[in-house]
Amino acid sequence: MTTLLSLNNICVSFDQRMVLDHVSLELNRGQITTLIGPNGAGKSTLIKVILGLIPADSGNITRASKLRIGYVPQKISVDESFPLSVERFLKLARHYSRKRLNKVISQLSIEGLLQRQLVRLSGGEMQRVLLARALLGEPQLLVLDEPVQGVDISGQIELYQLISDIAQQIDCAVLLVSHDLHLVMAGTDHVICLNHHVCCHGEPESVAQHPEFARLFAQNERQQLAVYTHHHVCDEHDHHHHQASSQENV
Ligand SMILES: Nc1ncnc2c1ncn2[C@@H]1O[C@H](COP(=O)(O)OP(=O)(O)OP(=O)(O)O)[C@@H](O)[C@H]1O
Repeated sequence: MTTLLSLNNICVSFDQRMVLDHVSLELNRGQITTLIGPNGAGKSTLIKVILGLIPADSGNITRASKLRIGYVPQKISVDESFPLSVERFLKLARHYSRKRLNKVISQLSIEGLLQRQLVRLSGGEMQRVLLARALLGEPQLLVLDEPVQGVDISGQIELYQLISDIAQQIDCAVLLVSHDLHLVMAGTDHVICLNHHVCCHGEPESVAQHPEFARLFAQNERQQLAVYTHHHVCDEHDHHHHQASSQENV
């Protein structure tokens, strides 16, 4: 198992309020990690630290040499009056080849969207386009911040499946952020439950049983979770049998 990025005791405070409190984690090639936590738990802040957009107040970050990270933001804002087709938007990416562009377009089945205006896309279409853009640079680590926002429930299942399929195809590490619990558990290897500190982590089923998790999330959400079980279907997939744990080292 190759560790692509590790955080060790990361702390971040805003206005003397600690938003990330000694957070440690590892992201490994071929593994899908889901970060869950309530609103304001520090998930987006953690993503920004991982992307190098904000510095940590203390702690260490180790990245694999020349690590290529693809990022799918929660959303992007484009002015309604700004004429920008999907094709032009994709071509704004800095490093890509024509061959790579064509491959990604076909992987995500967005051929039919290329001439459409970016601002007119539905939530699900937009997420596919943002995912395509993130994949253009052949990332070794794909980071997605709540990728299913604005997507209906069947679209969410489809999108999670697509992310999981692509991760297997390109053998990258995935870090997926969500505060939606019901669907993310299905395709993930490792769950980290964050509420400023790492409350618990491990395989989805064991995290779902953890008292810290139970305390953070309402009963009805946990019941919905029970409907979806871990179902990776790739024989070669390396399942890591972590037990849910409250330790800070993930
Ligand atoms: N640049 C900033 N300056 C001051 N406070 C900030 C800043 N960025 C985030 N915060 C605060 O830090 C806390 C964590 O925010 P963050 O966006 O990381 O949470 P989150 O878990 O992603 O939340 P959500 O699920 O609602 O998106 C919030 O209280 C937020 O207001």
